[in-house]
Amino acid sequence: MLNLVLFGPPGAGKGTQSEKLIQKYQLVHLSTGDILRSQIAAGTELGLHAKSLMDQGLLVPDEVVIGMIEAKLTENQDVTGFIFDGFPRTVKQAEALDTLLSQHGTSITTMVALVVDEEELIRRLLKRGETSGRPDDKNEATARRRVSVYNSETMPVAEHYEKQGKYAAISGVGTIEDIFELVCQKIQQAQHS
Ligand SMILES: Nc1ncnc2c1ncn2[C@@H]1O[C@H](COP(=O)(O)OP(=O)(O)OP(=O)(O)O)[C@@H](O)[C@H]1O
Ligand SMILES: Nc1ncnc2c1ncn2[C@@H]1O[C@H](COP(=O)(O)O)[C@@H](O)[C@H]1O
Repeated sequence: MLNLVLFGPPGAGKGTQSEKLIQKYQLVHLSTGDILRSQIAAGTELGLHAKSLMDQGLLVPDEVVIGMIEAKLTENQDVTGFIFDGFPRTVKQAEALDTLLSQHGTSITTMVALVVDEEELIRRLLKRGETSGRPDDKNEATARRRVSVYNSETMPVAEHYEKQGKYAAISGVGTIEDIFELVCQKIQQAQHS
């Protein structure tokens, strides 16, 4: 199996690169942000609870997103692999993911981080907000809070996988095609190590 964590701050291009990676490697895309937004659209209790946190640019509690990923892993047996996008976002989520994958007889192959400077992230998020309809893309203060939450709560996840020898970083600035090539190179290196 190929289990990829696509890592990086909000607006780094994880969703954009995921679309291309899914096609190339036939992976199941697990984006916790997308799953939460579908829960909001469906008007579920989980969605209602998550919405106010998401709109403020804050993280949803670990147990909520871990439960969602656990259900998706169980639903998707016998697949070629997963691409985790926007998860794990805390060390507790990373530890839970490692445990869940090991219960399914597999593990993370590699984490590829997209590195983008804050001003470029803010530009991208506000531009996306012109059409995305996402409340968390709508204003600069929320966009900056999301980047700040990433720096304080999510960055330590990189160290978690670095300790396992499963971390690679590339620049997320450039053309989508060039970045895709770099991500694929990192995946190939991990598969042959
Ligand atoms: N290499 C790139 N150069 C310029 N813009 C890009 C690039 N890659 C993606 N974008 C644009 O930046 C915005 C954010 O990209 P994307 O939605 O893929 O990021 P993300 O990391 O999934 O963000 P989030 O975690 O907030 O959902 C989108 O509008 C996308 O079209
Ligand atoms: N893994 C997550 N942990 C906590 N909160 C999460 C997680 N994934 C998504 N969220 C919430 O959803 C928004 C949007 O996420 P995107 O990945 O940027 O689509 C995020 O700000 C959290 O509130």
